[in-house]
Amino acid sequence: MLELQHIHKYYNPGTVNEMCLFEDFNLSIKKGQFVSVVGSNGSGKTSMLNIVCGSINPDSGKILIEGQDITKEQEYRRLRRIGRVYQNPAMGTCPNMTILENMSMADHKGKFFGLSMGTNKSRIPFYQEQLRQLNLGLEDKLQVKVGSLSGGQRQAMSLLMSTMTPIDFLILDEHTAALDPKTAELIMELTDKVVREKQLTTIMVTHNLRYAVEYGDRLLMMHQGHAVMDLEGDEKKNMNVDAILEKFNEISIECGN
Ligand SMILES: Nc1ncnc2c1ncn2[C@@H]1O[C@H](COP(=O)(O)OP(=O)(O)OP(=O)(O)O)[C@@H](O)[C@H]1O
Repeated sequence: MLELQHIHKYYNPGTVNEMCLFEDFNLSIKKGQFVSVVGSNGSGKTSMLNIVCGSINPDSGKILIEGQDITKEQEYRRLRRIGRVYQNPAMGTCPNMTILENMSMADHKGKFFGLSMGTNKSRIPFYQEQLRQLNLGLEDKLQVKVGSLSGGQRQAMSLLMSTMTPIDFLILDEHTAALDPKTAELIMELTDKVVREKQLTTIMVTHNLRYAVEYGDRLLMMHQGHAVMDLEGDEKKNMNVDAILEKFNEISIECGN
């Protein structure tokens, strides 16, 4: 269980640009739950992910994993058990390194990197087997630099690399937004497969309402630092894109847009 309890977050406190984003924000996510998060621009989706990952600290409140308080835990420590895939495919991989080197780097996540660290040749068949699941032929291009791959290929690799070592959480921050519709579809199918197979607790932020409806077992809509819709079970299954769009329009009218 991941819990955000009584989170308060101000940006630029004490300045003319002071902005209160979260005021007593609470969220509990059950182990193994796949939560899709939608919401208006600036509603706090990425800030929420950053608070979970430790990229930003809340002003007050607690973050708990299985009851253990991790609020003060440094980001690099937290990321040992969190996999994160960003909107920009360039963020999750190293362009100047080969596919093999990238896979090897992901394989060593959380382990000590000494000067002697190189690719362990005995792991190559394992990397190839992992890459084969992507169906992109990358298993035959181990010596190719990742920078020369397409955005979709890199994003598929980012997903694979972020879930290669045992993790408790997968954080997806608009991870299909920069991809063409066909590639985005492929990455979503792959995401669903990985999440189900590894039973990962997952938070996926997306602006694609269809993905939010079709994937995951809980749907959260954020607006101005609040969850204005939170559906799971049959309520989520019976939800459709039009109904979500209607809720979106309601929110926009309230905002005067
Ligand atoms: N580092 C920061 N400093 C100041 N304000 C910030 C910072 N990060 C985010 N904000 C503000 O907090 C609010 C929420 O931003 P956030 O990026 O969390 O929203 P979002 O829901 O992810 O938006 P989008 O859908 O546009 O990506 C916005 O008004 C944003 O300007």
